[in-house]
Amino acid sequence: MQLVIDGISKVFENKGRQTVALEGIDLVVKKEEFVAIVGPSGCGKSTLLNIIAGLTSPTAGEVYFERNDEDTNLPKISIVFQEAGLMPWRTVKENINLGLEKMKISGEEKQKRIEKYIKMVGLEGFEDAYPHQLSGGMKQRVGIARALTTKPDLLLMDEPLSALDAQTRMVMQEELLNIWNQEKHRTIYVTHNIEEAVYLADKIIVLSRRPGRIKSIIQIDLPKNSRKEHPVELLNYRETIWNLIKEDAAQAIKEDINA
Ligand SMILES: Nc1ncnc2c1ncn2[C@@H]1O[C@H](COP(=O)(O)OP(=O)(O)OP(=O)(O)O)[C@@H](O)[C@H]1O
Repeated sequence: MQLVIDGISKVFENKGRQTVALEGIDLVVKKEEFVAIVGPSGCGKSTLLNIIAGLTSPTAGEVYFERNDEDTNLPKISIVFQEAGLMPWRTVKENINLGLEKMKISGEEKQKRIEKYIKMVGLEGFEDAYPHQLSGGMKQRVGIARALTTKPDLLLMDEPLSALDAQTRMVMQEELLNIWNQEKHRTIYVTHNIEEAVYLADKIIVLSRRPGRIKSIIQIDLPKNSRKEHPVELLNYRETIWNLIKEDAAQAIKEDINA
């Protein structure tokens, strides 16, 4: 079952002014693929993710799963945003259970999944804590566990680590890679951070700005279980991607100053 993003365009209209946020985006994301979307500020990364999630409707094009006859269940999509969006009156365990509440699986299976993902994101011992008792990194771990418990066919992540301090972010990058190595979720990951994209992804989509078009697709040919052992190659990928983005990024800053 592959995810097909077919000819997506998005034009926003605001007080009679049109902004072409995205134009002609074609992309296929296979099972177990981790795709990162990078590009300068305002290139349409979040808009594209929201369209894939079904939260924003495209002006043209469509997003669908190409399914076989044996794929009888509707594909499940989970999303993680920059802020974990936890319910303050619910404990860690109860927040993680949120994603499972509507699923037709036994209470025992729900319990098993909650335990599994609490362990996977390193929150053992905090099952009964409330969000106000947790650090930013821990809250985001809860959000990630909640997204994973449903065993999604597609995991969407919009800057999931960007609200964290630099060290927590590095720790969490490693943890996300470890989680992917265990579960191999099909993931689409939006980030400003090129190093993060290169460290985590199989494939990086570089968007240009106004209109947001696919400027380049870079395949990261490094094993996912030993990325740290290839610092020079990681740096080279980073340079290649930054060279593709920097002109548009400088233009974005100028436009923001003049706005
Ligand atoms: N609701 C809206 N109405 C009008 N224009 C919008 C709206 N949402 C987004 N845009 C415009 O669409 C373009 C793409 O926005 P989007 O937020 O998707 O970019 P982004 O790459 O995620 O940006 P950033 O990196 O700054 O988060 C921008 O020019 C933005 O100003």
